[in-house]
Amino acid sequence: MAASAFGQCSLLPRTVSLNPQQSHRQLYSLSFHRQTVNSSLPALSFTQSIGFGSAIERHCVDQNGSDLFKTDAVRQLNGSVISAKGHRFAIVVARFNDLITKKLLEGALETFKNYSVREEDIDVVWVPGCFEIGVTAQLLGKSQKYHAILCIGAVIRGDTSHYDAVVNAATSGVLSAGLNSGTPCIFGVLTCDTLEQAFNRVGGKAGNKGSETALTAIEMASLFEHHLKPSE
Ligand SMILES: Nc1c(NC[C@H](O)[C@H](O)[C@H](O)CO)[nH]c(=O)[nH]c1=O
Ligand SMILES: CC(=O)[C@@H](O)COP(=O)(O)O
Repeated sequence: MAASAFGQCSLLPRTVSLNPQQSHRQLYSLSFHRQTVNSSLPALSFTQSIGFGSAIERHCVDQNGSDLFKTDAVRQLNGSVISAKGHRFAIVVARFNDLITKKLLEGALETFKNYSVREEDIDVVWVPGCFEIGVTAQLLGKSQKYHAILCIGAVIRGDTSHYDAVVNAATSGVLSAGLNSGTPCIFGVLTCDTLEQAFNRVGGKAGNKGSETALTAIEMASLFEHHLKPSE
């Protein structure tokens, strides 16, 4: 539930008689109340669109992003993960901890292959460590040659605060690269307390995070290409 200065805010179904054109919609009235709400209810978030009339339509999603209802009027933009054929990707990989990063790279390449990305549409760029990923991804993103950049690395905690410095640099570097270049830059950097945690994430108990982030790259490439590309 969204909290407000007035207490809890909730959407309550309003009993209205719908005409046939409205039958696919539900109207909600907005009410504020202070009493404790049943915590077993799904939390709602909503966006509000005000049309030409005075009616306010609300599109509700639960905590997991699932639709509680859909209306024909709300445009939903999704990236497709059916096939990535024709999309070009760069993978920036840190050599530091390469026992781990090579396996992340393998996972990513396997996923790209499974989703029909052609080998000639993938460039792999090696950098010394995670600290160097951001600047490299930004340059690749700005080149406009790729639909998405996948950033792969592994930071494993040592004795000093060096870990935090490298993690922060990698995280903000990848974020800035995406924001500054307009090309989706995907965060495939493991941040682990132990080598065991890292091995579990490159094909062990916790799957292969390289494969997972490749799928994110495919989805974002499709979303940008089909829906969000700036008009020329
Ligand atoms: N400790 C880790 C590093 N450190 C190296 C830095 O990323 C960087 O290459 C160096 O400071 C020169 O600028 N890199 C990782 O990828 N993982 C680590 O655990
Ligand atoms: C990123 C790290 O924590 C590691 O490579 C550095 O180890 P240390 O903190 O022991 O110098």
